[in-house]
Amino acid sequence: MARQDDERNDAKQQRLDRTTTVPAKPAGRVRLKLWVLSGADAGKGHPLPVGTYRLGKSADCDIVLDDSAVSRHHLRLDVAEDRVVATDLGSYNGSFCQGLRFTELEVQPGVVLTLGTTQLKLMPEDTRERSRLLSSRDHFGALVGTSRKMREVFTFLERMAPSDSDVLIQGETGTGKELCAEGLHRESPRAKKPFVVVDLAGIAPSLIESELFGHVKGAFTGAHGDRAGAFERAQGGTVFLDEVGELPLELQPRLLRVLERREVKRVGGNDYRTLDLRVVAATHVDLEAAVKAEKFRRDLFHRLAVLRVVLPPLRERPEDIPLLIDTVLERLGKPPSALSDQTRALLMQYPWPGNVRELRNVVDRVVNLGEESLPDIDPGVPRRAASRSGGDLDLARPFKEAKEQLVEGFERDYLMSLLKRCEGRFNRAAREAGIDRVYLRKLMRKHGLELSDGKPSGDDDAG
Ligand SMILES: Nc1ncnc2c1ncn2[C@@H]1O[C@H](COP(=O)(O)OP(=O)(O)OP(=O)(O)O)[C@@H](O)[C@H]1O
Repeated sequence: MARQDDERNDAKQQRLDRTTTVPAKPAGRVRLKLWVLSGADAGKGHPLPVGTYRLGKSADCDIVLDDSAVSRHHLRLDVAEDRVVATDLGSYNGSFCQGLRFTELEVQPGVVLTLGTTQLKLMPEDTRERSRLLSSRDHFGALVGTSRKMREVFTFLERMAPSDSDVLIQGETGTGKELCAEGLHRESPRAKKPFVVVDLAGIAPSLIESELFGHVKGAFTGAHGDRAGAFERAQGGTVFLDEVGELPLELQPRLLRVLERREVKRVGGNDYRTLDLRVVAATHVDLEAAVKAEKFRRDLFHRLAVLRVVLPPLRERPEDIPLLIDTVLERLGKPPSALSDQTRALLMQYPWPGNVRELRNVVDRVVNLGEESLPDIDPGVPRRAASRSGGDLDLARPFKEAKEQLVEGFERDYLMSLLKRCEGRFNRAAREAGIDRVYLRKLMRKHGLELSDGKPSGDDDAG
């Protein structure tokens, strides 16, 4: 973030400095560790015996953070027997706790600090102590999970839900980003106000501006009347911007303005309208890489990434699969016995490249079509994908259902064969199939399919 952003934040900082007294519980004699949750050093843990620690980019810091948005000497941690105090060392981009910028703060275990794009969490070193800080819930909104990774996510979400901070949710396709956003809304004081979803990957780029910001009559051909955009429609509530990485570069400053000033101007209009809302954005692409590739503005990324939740892929938490299966069965109105133990055991072994969405689709298919439709346990391509469009068809089902089943099978078979033929190259696949990229992406997401490089939107083959 540039120095001018920092200066712009000064007024806000002064306001927050007066108000940011995060209530502290004494840390007691628990031995603490500082965990790096995101950024280049993600996964590193630094033990913190009593003492003073300097954090920053400079090699002479006690804890060196490899993050260009972190200052050379960014933060000091004073660890005493019964308390930990964090002091910002006059950093460019500031130090944040739960979305609020601070200069000095008593930090309680479990709290997440954000320096630049790096998130840090202070945790007791003893896992028994640590588990006390984990949420005991096995769900947050409609998201379910019992794994440590998901309970850590739930802990974070529980803390963030009541606040007004904007949130960025990252995770592969099908990991539950939309459910997470909805949960944040439902558990916030904004719950009774609108929750407006904008899927930026599902809207033609030419329509995104009007969809988000609205337009006035005559702003462009076809603008027959005034129309409020998503931000205005969400007044008082929450806007969920799905696939925010798809926002065209030229519209990104307008989103930044909405986030920073809470005001919006309709396309073709003159007046700014004041907004009262929370913005939750999600992406399945690596936005930091998009920033480096100059496809996403750095200032917007930093603004969005102040509070980040990363939803882990299902292959990293197979212990969640039994509960997820039961949840899907319940939503289908089926008892847990609808799936045999043998099938459940097979489902535990599959790598789930399409994550929970794919699991849901597979459970749905197996319940309706039998075990023939189980995926191949061999990592990669489902086993009988190519056989479902004809032979397995259940003609005893009502006509509409049987037809949907046939079409779904055809779509999946077609996509698998298309992507194989095009070696997973998205643009070429859209061209060869003669369908729009937006529609192709929608179809792929519906069937829980990812390209081999994980980038269904990549400009892979301009030639
Ligand atoms: N933890 C979970 N518990 C229960 N259901 C889940 C969970 N995660 C995902 N799902 C289910 O998986 C499906 C996909 O979820 P969702 O649309 O929230 O994923 P997503 O990460 O937003 O995907 P995409 O990036 O493709 O938009 C939904 O049907 C949702 O109900």
